[in-house]
Amino acid sequence: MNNITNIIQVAGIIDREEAELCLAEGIEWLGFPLRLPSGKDDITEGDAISIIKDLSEPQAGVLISYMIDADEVSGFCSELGVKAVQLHGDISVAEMKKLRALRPDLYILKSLVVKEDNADELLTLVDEVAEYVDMFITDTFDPKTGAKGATGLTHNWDVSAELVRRSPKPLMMAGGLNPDNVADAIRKVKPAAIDAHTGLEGANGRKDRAKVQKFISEAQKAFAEINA
Ligand SMILES: O=C(O)c1ccccc1N[C@@H]1O[C@H](COP(=O)(O)O)[C@@H](O)[C@H]1O
Repeated sequence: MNNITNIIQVAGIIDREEAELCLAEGIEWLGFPLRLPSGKDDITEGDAISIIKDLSEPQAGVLISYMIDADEVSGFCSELGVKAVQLHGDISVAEMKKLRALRPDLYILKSLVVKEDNADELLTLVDEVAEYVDMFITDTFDPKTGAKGATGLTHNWDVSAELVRRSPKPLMMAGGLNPDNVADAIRKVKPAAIDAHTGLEGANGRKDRAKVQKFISEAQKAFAEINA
């Protein structure tokens, strides 16, 4: 996984048509949430494997997972053929360390789920696990549903900006990003990468080409500004 600057990830790929739409528009990282605690994955593992095997660098398939056992994460990544994993669950520091030792080849993203009052906790987590990850990713907690991902909700961007300043590793910003707010988010938080799911969907629940196009152009404009 080379050249990770200003990566744009699209999460929640549900089929090949959606993956091809994103890739054709220039998206490089595709996120596949699988074996979710709800038991309701939007894509079969077989279909995800078939899409992932056709990706070539700098394209990458990213497993989005709530697994908290290093061996299990590693085994599932191998089955899927992914080179990157986004750890969204409450995995312990010990298991993070174990995963890093087990799979130095795997690009590991650790989520930082921003709540109303947990900024200090997240800053401590950054200090504790930074040496075992390649990148952090923010997300938003929805207190109404208890969901920690794909909420479509933004969070306090001051917290995200503080996490960027604190982290020795790059940070991907996610949580409620869409074509209309992504440029402001990048200018304010200065992340290394961004990611969106629900903000790119049309009324039919599928990724909307015009939204994906605008998201990319707005993001690229803002990345160019912060890198100038
Ligand atoms: O994408 C999903 O379906 C998903 C499911 C469970 C956990 C995380 C998930 N994706 C992550 O959700 C955020 C962004 O979502 P949104 O833009 O707010 O809808 C991002 O981290 C995705 O990678």
